[in-house]
Amino acid sequence: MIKSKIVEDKLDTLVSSNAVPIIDLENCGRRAPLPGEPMRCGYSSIVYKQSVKTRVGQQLDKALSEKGIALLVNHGIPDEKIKAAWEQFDHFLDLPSEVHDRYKRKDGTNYGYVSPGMERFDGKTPELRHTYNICKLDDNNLPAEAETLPKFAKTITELSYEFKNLSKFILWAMHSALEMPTCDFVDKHSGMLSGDDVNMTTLRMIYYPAIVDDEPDQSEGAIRCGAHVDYGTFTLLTQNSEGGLEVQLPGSEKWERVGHLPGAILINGGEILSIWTKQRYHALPHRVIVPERVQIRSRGRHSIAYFCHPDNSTMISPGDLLPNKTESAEDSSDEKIYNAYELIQKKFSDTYGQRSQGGNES
Ligand SMILES: O=C(O)CCC(=O)C(=O)O
Ligand SMILES: [Fe+2]
Repeated sequence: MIKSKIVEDKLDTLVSSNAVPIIDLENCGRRAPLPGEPMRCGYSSIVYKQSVKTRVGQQLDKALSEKGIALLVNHGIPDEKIKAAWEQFDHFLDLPSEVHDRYKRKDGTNYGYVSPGMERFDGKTPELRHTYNICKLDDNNLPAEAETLPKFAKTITELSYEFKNLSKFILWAMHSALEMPTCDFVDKHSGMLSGDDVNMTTLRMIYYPAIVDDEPDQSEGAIRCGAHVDYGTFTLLTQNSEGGLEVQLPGSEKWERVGHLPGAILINGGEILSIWTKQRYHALPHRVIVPERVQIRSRGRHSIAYFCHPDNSTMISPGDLLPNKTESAEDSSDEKIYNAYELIQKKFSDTYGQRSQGGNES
């Protein structure tokens, strides 16, 4: 009896059917620098084992070119730091709406609080989620409510550094897989979290409220997060439960449930990486739907996305990251080349429209 109930409750997902490649990062293969070891492209403080970097690079290359997605395990970000950040975001959301308004995202910038409905990936359907974007690790960008949120800034800053370091490792691993001769690719991301005026990298705290079926506007036609591809180089995503995340794998239009592997971080490629590699790496379409199952949709869901972007001034020329780039540069000579900032601003105007103009929702 009990057994059949469990089987019935089990969701069929990409994770449960082993369709998402799993990559073991071995805590990023960190090792102590050897005495007198030279500076490495500005990242002297962290040194990775070449063997781990090479293996991870090859696995990422296969995963992002064939599936557009992978699960990272042993990534080295402590679970407690992730949970502490969700807790702090809950405290923020519990504060009165006047406080939320003080920190609202304004057009022309990307940091701050985004309330349900401000962001619409399809341009019309409001999204049932609260998010908070962090683009720069200084106090002016983070809520400083000494009385009510004393630990928010410190907790989120610490976690952001963890994601930034993990991203540097991934950039190094990709760099080694794509056999790039110089460290330009990694250096082109050196402004991560120094502010969206130099680099659009963002750590986004996300909370999807529980869906209560008999409340108006809650489930009919609503979406937790509309279908889209991410804009940057890649995205790292952690979630606390299965809660409606779906993807379209390369070559398929079918939406498939991702599922949940506790403790793992998902990586998916973004549009800039896809242009840069002439679509060798896919920008993965994804969305978060209101789950069909009452048990799942009636609980809230937390996630955190770290959007890794190149510096705004980086020219993104198609195929530039491919090993045989001379050939690809020739056949793309008539394509207009944009810098990372121009590519992203176009996306933002599609997603936010005029709704957040001056910080006011319409
Ligand atoms: O919360 C999630 O699972 C996905 C969020 C997402 O795709 C985004 O904010 O771009
Ligand atoms: Fe996304």
